Amino acid sequence: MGCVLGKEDRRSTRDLRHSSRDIRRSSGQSSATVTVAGDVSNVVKVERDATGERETARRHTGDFPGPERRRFRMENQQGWPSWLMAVAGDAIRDWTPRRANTFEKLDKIGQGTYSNVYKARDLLTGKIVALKKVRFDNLEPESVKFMAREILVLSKLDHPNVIKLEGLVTSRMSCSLYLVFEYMEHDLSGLAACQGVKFTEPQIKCYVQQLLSGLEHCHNRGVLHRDIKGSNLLIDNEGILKIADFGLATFYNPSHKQPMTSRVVTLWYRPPELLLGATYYGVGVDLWSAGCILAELLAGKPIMPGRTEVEQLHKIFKLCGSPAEEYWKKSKLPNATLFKPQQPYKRCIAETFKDFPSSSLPLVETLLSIDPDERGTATAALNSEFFTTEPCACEPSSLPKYPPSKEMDVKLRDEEARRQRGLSGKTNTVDGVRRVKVRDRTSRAIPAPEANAEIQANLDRWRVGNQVKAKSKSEKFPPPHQDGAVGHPQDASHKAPVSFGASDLFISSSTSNTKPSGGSAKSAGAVGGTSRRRRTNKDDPQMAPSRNFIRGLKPSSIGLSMDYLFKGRSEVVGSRK
Ligand SMILES: Nc1ncnc2c1ncn2[C@@H]1O[C@H](COP(=O)(O)OP(=O)(O)OP(=O)(O)O)[C@@H](O)[C@H]1O
Repeated sequence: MGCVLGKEDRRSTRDLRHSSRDIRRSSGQSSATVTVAGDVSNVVKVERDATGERETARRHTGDFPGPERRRFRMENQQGWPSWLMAVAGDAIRDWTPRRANTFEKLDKIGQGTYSNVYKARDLLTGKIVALKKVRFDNLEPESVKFMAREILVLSKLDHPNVIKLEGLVTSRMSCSLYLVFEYMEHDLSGLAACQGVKFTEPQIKCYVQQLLSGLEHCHNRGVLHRDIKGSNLLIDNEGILKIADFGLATFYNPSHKQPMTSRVVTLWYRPPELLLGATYYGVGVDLWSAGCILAELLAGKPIMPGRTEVEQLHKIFKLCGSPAEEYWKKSKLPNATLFKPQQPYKRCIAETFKDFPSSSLPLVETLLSIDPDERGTATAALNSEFFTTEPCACEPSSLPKYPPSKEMDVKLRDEEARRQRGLSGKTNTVDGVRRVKVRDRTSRAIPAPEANAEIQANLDRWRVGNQVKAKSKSEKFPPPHQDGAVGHPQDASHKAPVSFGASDLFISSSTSNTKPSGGSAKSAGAVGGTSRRRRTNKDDPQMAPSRNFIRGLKPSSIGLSMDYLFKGRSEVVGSRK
């Protein structure tokens, strides 16, 4: 069993970080040492170097009796397993690991692309926590890097509307790592999907205000979340919303822009610039997602549930209008040629959402601007008339108490209901076509698995058939090591021109079925065993199909269903019933 030091040690280290900051603020001296932790076995001293730039936290071993001191030294050296230090040293250096056996696992409460999440009891404090177990399948570098990035980012954030990383637990035996979080009973998508739950305007304002406050904090600290969606907005029984899942987050510096991957954000919440392949972007990506969530809460269902990137962009243009000619020229986005529609679309947000409270429309319009620069900032959104017009946001504590309603709870409840109805194991089919329950389809964000997987599969076949040199290049997404925002060169494949017109795709026809897809970073290649399978055509220049090639294919063979494209066209985005 790995690890070592108990909760008190970790807490001490955290405390001392705060305390040393306080010292710097208040004393203005060039160096300081102070004892911060109370109990004798955990006395810790904070030392600050002469410049005040660096804070160092050291356990004051002098206060320990001999054997204790020896134990501490040994544990301190061996606190982290070497395999973990080797792969994520920077991220975990500031943390002291907890022993896995100081937690009692209660239930599995969630499953993500690279993790399982458990409800657990902290046996030292009795507190209920969430343990996010990162799966290091064969030490898959992506899982490790997502985890390392999440830890690094979370240690820079401290806000009531951002989930707090409370500790790390490791076990040398199982080669796994747990992130310890405060336990949150609900998530927004689970709540919204609950039968009978219909949020009032003050409640929606309360949630969105908290979301924007959390985002404002992230952005002010130079962090882009890059996966804002309902299931990543956790809510506790006091009505406090916290932004969670920073596995796709990145640091960015607006005055020193670096290229970043565009393969981020779950499809339904992904802004047009990312769908068009932008590699220079900023806070606008999170604000777009926030706009989708605001409109979703007001409409009572997701507003743009696309199943492929093509369909997603089509839905965006249909609602928000296609960009003006100057935008296409100015943006120089890699996929502009691919997705530029032949006919311009007129913006129709106001008509589509005519039943929304009038004070919400300017904010929806702003956040869903095609041009990211027009989306403003989280601070500006918080100052918008939506929040100053009556009825105002309610107090979080006045929000109703809901039964457990995470996506997983909803899934389990649905399964149970199906079982009760004796339908378990049977597929609900009509004419051989699987009918998706409306609630399944409309109320849950599909975590963007393989974008255009069908196209990909057929392109693969085509490549083999044409003996194209098929040097497999899996879409390793945001391969953090290739994400410029974390100081590495960005995947150059995004810069490759793609030469077929989406407008062609919009008017081709087919009857083939398509699956919801989307291909965000994590889903496209994070977890062992899946990354090699998940690729998208536009990420590999070798696989960029020519216009003639696409035209030459039977529509069904490229997996694009005009059926749904047309359906998408006539589909009303909808307003709250
Ligand atoms: N602190 C928490 N308290 C309660 N439940 C949580 C907590 N953190 C995560 N969960 C649950 O676990 C699920 C998966 O967690 P998370 O999104 O962080 O994992 P992930 O592997 O990054 O997932 P994804 O692939 O969806 O991005 C969440 O949707 C949520 O339901």
